[in-house]
Amino acid sequence: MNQLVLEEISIAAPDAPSSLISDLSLTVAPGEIVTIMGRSGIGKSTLLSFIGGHLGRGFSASGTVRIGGRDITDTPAEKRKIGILFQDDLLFPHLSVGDNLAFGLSANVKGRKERRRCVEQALKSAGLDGFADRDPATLSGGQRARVALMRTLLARPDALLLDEPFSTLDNGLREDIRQFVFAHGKDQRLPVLMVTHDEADAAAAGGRRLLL
Ligand SMILES: Nc1ncnc2c1ncn2[C@@H]1O[C@H](COP(=O)(O)OP(=O)(O)OP(=O)(O)O)[C@@H](O)[C@H]1O
Repeated sequence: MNQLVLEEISIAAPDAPSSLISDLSLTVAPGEIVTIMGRSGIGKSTLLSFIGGHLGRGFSASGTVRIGGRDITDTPAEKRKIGILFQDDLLFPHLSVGDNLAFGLSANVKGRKERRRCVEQALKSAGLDGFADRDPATLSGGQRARVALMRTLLARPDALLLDEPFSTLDNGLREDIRQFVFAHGKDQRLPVLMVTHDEADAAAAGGRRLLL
């Protein structure tokens, strides 16, 4: 069971007199969405960076991060199996939609045919059947957001971190993409941590909230 466990996490910004995050402990169950809120600059994105293994230079941190019992605190980012989705997640402009997805695909999926099959299946479940050869520049914002999510999920992450992933989408679309992301998180039994400023995002997630 992949639960995400944070144990006594403290993080200090470069040259800052006090910690941004002090002694934070939290367990996120498989399929659970925990929403992180708090004023601008409080350290929400920094916390996600730390969990993902991308803490900025000069920051210092202590504490332990576990996924499914595995201590990943010192594991390099690319081996953590944590999917991260940002606001304005960019697709590679020089690759087709299909190749963008193939890029995300776990190295465990071997063989050209099998990789192609996975990409096509992902496009289908994103409602983008037949989009494999499209140039990302020709997609709408919502289509791009769905491709970005599928690319993240194809890496078969053990947990999902969302950093205001819906904030650039307009209202109608936002609701659709939100449901799409949450449904995939729940289906795949991923622990999900979502940073947002938007009350509607938190309400839609429906789970626990952490106010920093
Ligand atoms: N490279 C850096 N050097 C020094 N301080 C930094 C650096 N990057 C971020 N910070 C500081 O760390 C603090 C936390 O930033 P962070 O981006 O985590 O905040 P946040 O809660 O996500 O804010 P927002 O809601 O505005 O996105 C901020 O005060 C920011 O100024």
